[in-house]
Amino acid sequence: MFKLVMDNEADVFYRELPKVELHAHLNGSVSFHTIEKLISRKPHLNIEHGMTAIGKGQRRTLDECFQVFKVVHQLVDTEEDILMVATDVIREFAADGVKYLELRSTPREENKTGLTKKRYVETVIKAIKQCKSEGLDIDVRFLVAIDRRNGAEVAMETVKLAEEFMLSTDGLVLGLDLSGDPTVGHGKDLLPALQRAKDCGLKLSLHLSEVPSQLEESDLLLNLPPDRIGHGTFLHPEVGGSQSLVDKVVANNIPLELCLTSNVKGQTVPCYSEHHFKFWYQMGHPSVICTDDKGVFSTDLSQEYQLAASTFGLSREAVWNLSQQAIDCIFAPDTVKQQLKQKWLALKPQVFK
Ligand SMILES: CNc1ncnc2c1ncn2[C@@H]1O[C@H](COP(=O)(O)O)[C@@H](O)[C@H]1O
Ligand SMILES: [Zn+2]
Repeated sequence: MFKLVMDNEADVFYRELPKVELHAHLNGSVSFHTIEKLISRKPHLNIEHGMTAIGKGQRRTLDECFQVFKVVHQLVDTEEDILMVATDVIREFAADGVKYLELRSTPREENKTGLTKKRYVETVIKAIKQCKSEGLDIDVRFLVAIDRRNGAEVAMETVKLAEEFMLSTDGLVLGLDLSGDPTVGHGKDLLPALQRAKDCGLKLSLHLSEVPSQLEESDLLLNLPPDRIGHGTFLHPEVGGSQSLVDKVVANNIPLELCLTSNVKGQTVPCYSEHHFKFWYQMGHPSVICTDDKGVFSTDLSQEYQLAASTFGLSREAVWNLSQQAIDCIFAPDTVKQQLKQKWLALKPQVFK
C-alpha cells in the first residue's frame, strides 16, 4: 500500500514536470485508444491491437518494428484518419505535460492514402491549428520526414515540399527528419537533398548510427553537420563506434535525441542500464529524452524520464535540469526558447511542492 502511494507520487512528479518532446513519429505515436477507433473504422482489415504495439517486457527485432509501422499505415490511410491521429496524438502529449512538441511524419505516396504529399502535410498542419484553437497548453511544430528507403529523388522532392511549407506556415514547419529502416539505402545518396535543405534554412534531425553498420555513413552525414541526431546508438567507441565520430558530435555541439524504451524494445540496446544516455550525459553533452514512437513502444514521455532517473540514479533536480536544458535544443527561434524558459520558471514551485 505504502509503495503504491510512493509510486503515485513519483508518477505525479514526472507528469507535472514540464517537458519538451523532440523525437516523435506521428504514426508510431498512435495510442491504444486511437487504434481502437481506427480498427472499428476498418474491421475488414482484421487487425488486432497486438499487431500495432509492443507491450511491457516484450522485445522485437528492429526489422519486426518496421513491420508494425506497416500495419499502422494500413489503419491510417485517409485524410480523416490522419486528422484524427494527429489531433489525438497532440492532445495526449499535452495531457502528459509536454509543453513543446516537434512532431515528424513521412508524407506517403498518393496511392497509399488518396492524398497528395502536399495534402498530407496540410492535414497535419490543420490538426496542429485545431489543437491550438482548443487552447491546449502545447506549442506544436512539424518536421517533414524522409524515409531513406525511397531514395534520392523522393528525398529531393520532400525537401522542396518542406521548403514550401517552411515559407508559408510562419514557423510551423521547421525542418526535416531522416528516418526509416537504417539497414536500407545509403546516406551518401541523400547528401545533395540534405545539403539543399540546410542551405535553404531547414533544420536537420537525422537518425544516425541506429545500427552498428553505419559508421561510414554517420561520418559523412556529420560533415553537414546536422542540427540534431536521432539515437546515435553506435557512435561511441565502447560499442564499435569511434572517437573521431564522438569528436565531431562534440565539436559541433549537436544534441542527441535519446529514446530508451524504443532502443531496448527494438533490441539495439541490450538493457536500460547499458543505454548510451549514460555515455553522453556523463560527458555533459546535450541529451534530450524522447519517446520515438509512444504508441508502438507503449510508453509516454513521463515514463521515459522516470526510467532514465531510476536507471541512472538522477535526482529530481537533475531531472528538472534535463527537461529544462532540452529547451536549448528545439528548432524554434530564440523568442520561443525564452517563452518556454519563463514557463518552466513559473511551474517549478508547483512541480516541487
Ligand atoms: C524505431 N526506430 C526508428 N528508426 C527509424 N525510423 C523510424 C523509427 N521509428 C519510426 N520511424 C519512421 O517513422 C515512420 C512512422 O511514422 P510516420 O508514418 O512517418 O508518421 C516509420 O515508417 C519510419 O519511417
Ligand atoms: Zn525515430
